Amino acid sequence: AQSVWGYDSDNGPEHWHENYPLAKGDKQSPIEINSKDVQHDSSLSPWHASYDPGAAKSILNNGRTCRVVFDDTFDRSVLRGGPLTEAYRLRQLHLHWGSSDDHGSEHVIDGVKYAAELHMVHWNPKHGNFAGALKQPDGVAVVGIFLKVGKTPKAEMKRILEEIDNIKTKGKEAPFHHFDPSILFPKSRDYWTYHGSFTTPPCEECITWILLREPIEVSSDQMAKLRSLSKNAENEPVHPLVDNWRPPQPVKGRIVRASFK
Ligand SMILES: NS(=O)(=O)c1c(F)c(F)c(-n2cc(CC3CCCCC3)nn2)c(F)c1F
Ligand SMILES: [Zn+2]
Repeated sequence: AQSVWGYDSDNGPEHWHENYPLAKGDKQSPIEINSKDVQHDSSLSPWHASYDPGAAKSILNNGRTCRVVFDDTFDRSVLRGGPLTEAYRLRQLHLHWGSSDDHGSEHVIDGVKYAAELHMVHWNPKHGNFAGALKQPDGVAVVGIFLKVGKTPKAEMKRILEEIDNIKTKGKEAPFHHFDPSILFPKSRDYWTYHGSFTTPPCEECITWILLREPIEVSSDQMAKLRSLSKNAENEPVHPLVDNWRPPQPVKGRIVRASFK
């Protein structure tokens, strides 16, 4: 069995706790959100992202996801407001998706699994650097956007998907510039928020989750494009990069707040 964690039967989410004990913590992500248990919080302010398109650096396949990385050496692309009391710096965005359109998201909303879930990862510069931030309960903020399959391809996703052909296999990286990820946001700013963790090892419980209620629409062809990525390196046996999602974890009494009624 491979010692490195992944999403296969011998190294998947049920095994992560063997090398990453935090995986069995009380504030793990993702979770199932049931609208009946959500508390509307009228004191929650709107969130705001001000991203510099020039901060986009590259797009890579690390064998577990497709990730776009940004320059986070200063307050260049920041997220503020909502449940956050400080400005958090955009570090990277990535996705989780399924092997077919009927599943793939990590968070599940009233029993609904979306085809994919896009995560925009930000960290709190008051903790010095990302490695320091992930040791703090208020260290990281992730905006989650659900991808729903419909008739219309999301034009804004095209930029990312066009690059897929250049990063087919694990370890491939390509330059990725002039990209403002806020074009991916849906119209509505409505969100749920709760405190949780990385959905991958090391599963640190450092994340303020901001999950957008309105999914963005992508086409089935766009999802197929994402599924054409491989988890193997070049000239290794081909293993499609699909089903890179962690199932919902115990809520353990946590409160999920909604910015909307
Ligand atoms: N799904 S998620 O919860 O949004 C999510 C995230 F928020 C992340 F920040 C990461 N993450 C992982 C690392 C490597 C670091 C390697 C050194 C130890 C810390 C992690 N960089 N960012 C991540 F992989 C991920 F899946
Ligand atoms: Zn993620």
